[in-house]
Amino acid sequence: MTVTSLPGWWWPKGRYSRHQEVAMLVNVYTGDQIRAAEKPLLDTGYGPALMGRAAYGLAHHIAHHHSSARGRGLYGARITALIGPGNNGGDGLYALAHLARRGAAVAAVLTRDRAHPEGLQAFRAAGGRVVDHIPPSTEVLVDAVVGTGFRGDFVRPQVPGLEILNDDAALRPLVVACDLPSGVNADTGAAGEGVIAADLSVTFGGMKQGLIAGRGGTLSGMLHTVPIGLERHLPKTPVRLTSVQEPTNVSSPLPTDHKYSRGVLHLVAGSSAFPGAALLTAGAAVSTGVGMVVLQAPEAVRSRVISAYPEVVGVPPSSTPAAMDRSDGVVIGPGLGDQPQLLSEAEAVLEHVLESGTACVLDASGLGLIRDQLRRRGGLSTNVLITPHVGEARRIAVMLRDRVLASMLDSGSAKADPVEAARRVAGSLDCSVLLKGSTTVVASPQGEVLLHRAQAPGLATAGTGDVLSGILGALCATQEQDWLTVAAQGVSMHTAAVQRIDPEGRGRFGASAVVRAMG
Ligand SMILES: NC(=O)C1=CN([C@@H]2O[C@H](COP(=O)(O)OP(=O)(O)OC[C@H]3O[C@@H](n4cnc5c(N)ncnc54)[C@H](OP(=O)(O)O)[C@@H]3O)[C@@H](O)[C@H]2O)[C@@H](O)CC1
Ligand SMILES: Nc1ncnc2c1ncn2[C@@H]1O[C@H](COP(=O)(O)OP(=O)(O)O)[C@@H](O)[C@H]1O
Repeated sequence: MTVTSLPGWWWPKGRYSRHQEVAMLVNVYTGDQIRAAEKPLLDTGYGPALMGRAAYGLAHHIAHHHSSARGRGLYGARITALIGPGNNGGDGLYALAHLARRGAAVAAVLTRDRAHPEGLQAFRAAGGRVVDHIPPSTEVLVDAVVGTGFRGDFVRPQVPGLEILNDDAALRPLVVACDLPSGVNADTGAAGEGVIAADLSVTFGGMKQGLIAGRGGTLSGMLHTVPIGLERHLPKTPVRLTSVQEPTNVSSPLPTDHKYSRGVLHLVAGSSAFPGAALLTAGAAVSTGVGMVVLQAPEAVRSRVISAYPEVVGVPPSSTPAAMDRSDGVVIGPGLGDQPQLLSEAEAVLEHVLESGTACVLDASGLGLIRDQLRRRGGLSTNVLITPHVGEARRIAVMLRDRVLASMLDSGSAKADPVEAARRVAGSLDCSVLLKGSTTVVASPQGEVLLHRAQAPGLATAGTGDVLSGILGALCATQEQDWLTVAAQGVSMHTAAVQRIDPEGRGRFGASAVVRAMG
């Protein structure tokens, strides 16, 4: 059987050529799409075969990760599973039966008074024991309480011994989710408080949206997909996942290039309150190797930026759109603050962008300009990419007077659905949207979605969004690509820079270090 994996931290060594496709893209499905694909197979009696493949794949990954973590084989490994009453529990029982036959000491805690009958029989026949508590010596804990059949609220089973999850990292068992952590909504990633965070999720048939989006993305750990024969039955999906992969660098110049052919980026960034944002955005843009960076900002900001990056060309904030004649891309917003004069000058640039069709990234304070454009034009335009974090997206929901959108952006709510939220904003404003967070969701106005799971929580530090704006602006100035492609490249470069400075994920760096790591 083939088992495909999507490791959290991984990219090939070496550089990609200018023409190579940037990121490995994986199709992502909702739980309902997977269940619909299973249906014709279940209807024709293939259910046990699907479960057999799922269980074999689960056992394979448990064995592999146990031996990597412990540095020894499976013989004698103490593996315990929480088993629910449905097919998810059935997968867990069959997987433990495989592991028992390879010498592991396996135990199961049944969370209800019933369990998958054939799975239970196979488990017992292989020497598995049903117990009423989690043995303290457990090395691997398998969460097979509920999978895609999850409905309503999830309450963590009150099983004696489950406190071992609170142990120090070195003592804690490896937690493996069967298909997905129990209680995570397979479609949206919404999850209540009781969900057990997994180190590893082994999912069946296809990558599920709920494992990547929203809270689900922070609870699922490393991801593996086990193909179980659904491929032919899966629909074409508009949702794709990028893996963290060093992308094409924009700066591989051709012998015939000159500075204007390599892209001119116009930045409207920085104010007396936030000069650093302009430094970070300009620094990131310069590091990509874009042909020229022009900064439209107050004199004090320009001189600070130019003393750090003498290659940046400064123009005053009152510049007319003629200053943008050669611009191939524009970024409006990082560090602009709330000074009315600067905002009205930024508004003039946005007007020009909307008239001319120049590619534009609208970020931070620039997002406040949407309110006026809603009044004037009813939205933005497809040449614009907006890059809100969740708080900024909530403010956009208020501008749109869209309560449903606001509830989708509430990460604590069962209605949380960042993928649908990004799509909704993109559709309402007729622009592309990059919704920032631990998983970045990029949506086009046509409803295509790209997910990027950075697995770099160290990025949660002030200024890294400004760095991303600089990267995205440079990329859009350099190439004729759709926003989804530009965003895939941009977020991959952002994360790859973090990986270079912080391979261990310790998070001891600031946004300036991300810029330096891009050079
Ligand atoms: N279909 C196939 O052949 C294949 C399916 N596959 C596997 O099956 C999984 C789907 O199986 P499924 O449809 O049986 O649902 P499942 O996830 O076990 O949950 C249903 C059970 O959970 C319970 N439950 C519900 N809500 C709950 C809650 N809030 N809190 C607690 N419990 C709750 C509910 O119990 P009830 O409330 O009805 O008593 C019900 O009995 C899928 O994720 C994959 O692992 C693979 O083997 C490939 C082949
Ligand atoms: N927990 C996290 N894990 C991974 N990436 C994160 C996390 N939190 C934030 N990020 C990323 O860090 C960046 C922060 O951007 P933003 O909030 O706009 O910062 P700022 O406005 O201070 O520059 C975004 O790219 C976002 O996706």
